[in-house]
Amino acid sequence: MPEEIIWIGDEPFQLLFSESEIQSRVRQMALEIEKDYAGKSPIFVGVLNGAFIFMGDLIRQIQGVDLEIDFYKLSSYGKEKASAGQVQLLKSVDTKLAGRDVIVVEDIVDSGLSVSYIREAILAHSPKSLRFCALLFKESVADLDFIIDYVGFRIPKQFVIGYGLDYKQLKRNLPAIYQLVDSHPIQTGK
Ligand SMILES: O=P(O)(O)OC[C@H]1O[C@H](OP(=O)(O)OP(=O)(O)O)[C@H](O)[C@@H]1O
Ligand SMILES: Nc1nc2[nH]cnc2c(=O)[nH]1
Repeated sequence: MPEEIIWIGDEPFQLLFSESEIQSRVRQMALEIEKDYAGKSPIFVGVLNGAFIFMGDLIRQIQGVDLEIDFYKLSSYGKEKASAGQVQLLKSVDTKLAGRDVIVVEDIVDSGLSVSYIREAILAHSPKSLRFCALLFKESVADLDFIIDYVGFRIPKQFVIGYGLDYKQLKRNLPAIYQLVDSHPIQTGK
């Protein structure tokens, strides 16, 4: 079957994960988390904006655990299609995380800067436990000294969009995930 290509402006993107592949992987991740947190009352902390669709789908697949949600909002400076090297905190959580089982939910871990920032911020609250869940993980790019406990898909370093991930703030509403076609140069926008 020919690969589905979509054009955004003059840039070609090819299908990486279809809607049904994503939904089935999200269900598996939810089952695993549900098993690990049986009898606990975790708080899921999403990282806005990108994680909102993944987190919405994930928590609706977890019906056997009493859970709460909250959000951080971060902004990366000067980033268009590559990680920027700096993050700014735009919104912190409202919930007290001390003594809580916390699961951070990310759409993607790329350089690892965002999750590293969030980890430090949350550890300062003295949670009972802290785990990380990411739908996409650019393992060969990320520079981390801790593990991502729940990973949906390990992907190469190509720029991806859809299912919460933006192209210049647009295209988050695509139900599938697309990657910039390999031969196309990645511009940093700097
Ligand atoms: O591992 P990193 O290199 O830090 O990249 C991952 C972060 O980049 C994206 O957020 P972005 O800052 O683009 O904001 P957004 O969620 O609003 O799209 C994504 O949602 C992650 O939070
Ligand atoms: N949309 C999008 N945002 C990112 N933030 C870090 N990596 C990516 C990526 O591949 N796509």
